[in-house]
Amino acid sequence: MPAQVLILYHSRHGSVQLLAEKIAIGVQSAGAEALLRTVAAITPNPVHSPAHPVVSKAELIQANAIAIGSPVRFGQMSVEMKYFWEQTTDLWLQGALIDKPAGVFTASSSMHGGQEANLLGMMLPLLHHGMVLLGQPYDAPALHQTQSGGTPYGPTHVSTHAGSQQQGPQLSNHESILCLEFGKRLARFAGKLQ
Ligand SMILES: Cc1cc2nc3c(=O)[nH]c(=O)nc-3n(C[C@H](O)[C@H](O)[C@H](O)COP(=O)(O)O)c2cc1C
Repeated sequence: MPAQVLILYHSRHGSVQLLAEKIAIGVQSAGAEALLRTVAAITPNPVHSPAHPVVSKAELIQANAIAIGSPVRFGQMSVEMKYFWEQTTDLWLQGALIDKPAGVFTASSSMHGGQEANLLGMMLPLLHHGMVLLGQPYDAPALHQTQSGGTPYGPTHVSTHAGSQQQGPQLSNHESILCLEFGKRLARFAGKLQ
């Protein structure tokens, strides 16, 4: 049975969803199964209707690796993603997520608007759950060359770069490559630790 990588995201305007979908392609290209899921909306007027179902706890337990993505909100993860993790105390008590490989990804409207802070912040609940964190190694040339998103802590997108401003959310070539590489890495570790 192929290893399964759960890609769990929150996205209001589609940028983080786009990252999630590109990471999923990387996961699949490495022979693993990608499960795209979102978290429940808790604000009264969610602008964007995500294309994927809300995750279940069974899916979280079943996954061999997990990637989580949220937009930068004042330098932190969105309240929707935070709210989701605050409902996982039962899984924490059971140790249900211990030793799962995991990673993080994000989008922000400005280049220095808190991507790294948010990525590091999103790692914290994963560490509390005992997961094993994967970043993005510098052997990917795109990490040296990117003029927009892409960090050693995980894939990112800057949503106000030229292409995105004109045509809605659109990843740069380097952002895209880094998502694919990250997906492949998650799949490799998911398979190894399956
Ligand atoms: C309440 C709120 C806070 C935000 N805070 C930041 C921020 O601190 N830094 C930043 O660069 N962008 C910030 N943004 C912009 C979003 O991070 C950006 O538009 C992102 O691409 C949205 O992702 P999405 O398209 O997946 O919803 C904020 C947006 C909102 C609504």
